[in-house]
Amino acid sequence: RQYFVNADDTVPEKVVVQKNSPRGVHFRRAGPRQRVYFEPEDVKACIVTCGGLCPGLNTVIRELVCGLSHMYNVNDVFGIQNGYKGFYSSNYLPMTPKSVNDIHKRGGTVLGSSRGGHDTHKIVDNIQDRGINQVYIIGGDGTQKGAYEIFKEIRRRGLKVAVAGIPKTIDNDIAVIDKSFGFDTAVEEAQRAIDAAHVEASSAENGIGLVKLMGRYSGFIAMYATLASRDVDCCLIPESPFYLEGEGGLFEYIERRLKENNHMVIVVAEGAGQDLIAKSIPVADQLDASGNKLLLDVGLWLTHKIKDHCKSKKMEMTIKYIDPTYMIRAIPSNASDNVYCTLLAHSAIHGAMAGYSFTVGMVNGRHAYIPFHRVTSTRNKVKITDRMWARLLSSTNQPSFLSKEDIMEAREAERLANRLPVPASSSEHTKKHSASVLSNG
Ligand SMILES: Nc1ncnc2c1ncn2[C@@H]1O[C@H](COP(=O)(O)OP(=O)(O)O)[C@@H](O)[C@H]1O
Ligand SMILES: O=P(O)(O)OC[C@H]1O[C@](O)(COP(=O)(O)O)[C@@H](O)[C@@H]1O
Ligand SMILES: [Mg+2]
Repeated sequence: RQYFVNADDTVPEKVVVQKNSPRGVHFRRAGPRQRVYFEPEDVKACIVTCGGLCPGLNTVIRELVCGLSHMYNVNDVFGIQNGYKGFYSSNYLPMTPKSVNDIHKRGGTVLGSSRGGHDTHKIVDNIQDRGINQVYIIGGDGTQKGAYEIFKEIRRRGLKVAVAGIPKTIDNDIAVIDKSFGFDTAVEEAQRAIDAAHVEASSAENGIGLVKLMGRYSGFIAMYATLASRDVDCCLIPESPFYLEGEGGLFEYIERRLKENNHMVIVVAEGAGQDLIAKSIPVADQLDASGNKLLLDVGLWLTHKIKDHCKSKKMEMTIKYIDPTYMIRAIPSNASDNVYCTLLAHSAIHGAMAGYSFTVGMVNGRHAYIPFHRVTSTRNKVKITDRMWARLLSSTNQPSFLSKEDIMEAREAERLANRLPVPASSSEHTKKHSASVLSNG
């Protein structure tokens, strides 16, 4: 009995609030309920994985199958093959604790995954025809949008089906949740690429090691991998636009760093500098099957730009470019991600058994059931006005590439987005803080 959570428990979205500010948004706390909606013998569950790979997918699948069976005695569980399109184009695979017993040791997803192929009506027709009443959907921002569409159609048809989204995003770009499973593993694995870049760079005269890490719109992996490594001299992310030429630009910094230290390591997130590349190589936008913009290779582009610049300055140098993207994505999750995946799967099961539809996630350290629209309406991004980015700047000593106006503008946008009161802008502390950020430029 002590394991049950009170059905009225809530988890606040924001834990740091002002004394007189409103209570803010709260989510239902995740966990086992004393009263559940479904009878175990009536449950027919299915699991699908969509989008790009991420360490931990197999662990979530395993723990959903085992958790349903061991905690609720639910044994009718099916795997949907190759993402959303598998709902209407492939056989459903029966899954048992025995058949998933050791899958958490493997990378990827045993169910297969894909982009595109989301046809809400066909998917819900199949759910209805096959009598499925619990749908577990593991995937990123696009997948959660798809889950929301499925939920709305299920509600419109009045079906008694619970839809549970489990957010997967190696980029850590899903809003509201603390972090996604697989993120820790990705940061850890990125260290190997950074170490290799460092070895290559430091073993050459004027050596530069350049590593491209994942992050279409959010530079979290690049930021955390840089902070963890301490061998990185410059980290470039999509949220912080940079420039190459002139005072305070990347080339000037590279020249200085090579003069001081003979070598340097640069980490670049895949979505960084896209506007700069588009200016120098104008190409039409291309989309993947899910409608995501296909990015131009910033690592390759930067390699050529740096080489050309050094040549024009008659500087001898060597640059080695490493792109470990698929090597990072394909590994199994580490120990802490494995535990996180297990807890997420269990929270999802408890919520679905209670009859809720939601995206499950850790919010300020507690598991919660989050309405779909809250996670799909915005994207989690690195706030360059936060202390974490300031820490990074002071650890690498790279230029901030920002003017004072840029910083003020970003702060104001953030204040408005969070509906915070106008700060005492003339306070000494504020002045000193922005000065310390700027001093890196
Ligand atoms: N706005 C949307 N509405 C419905 N389905 C979507 C939407 N965006 C993406 N999807 C579907 O979600 C799946 C995964 O999306 P994708 O963007 O490739 O990966 P991720 O979920 O990892 O972000 C795809 O099958 C895609 O068709
Ligand atoms: O080459 P693919 O399979 O389309 O995947 C590339 C993309 O997948 C990711 O690793 C993850 O993206 P999603 O979470 O949207 O699936 C991105 O960082 C990267 O841009
Ligand atoms: Mg995505």
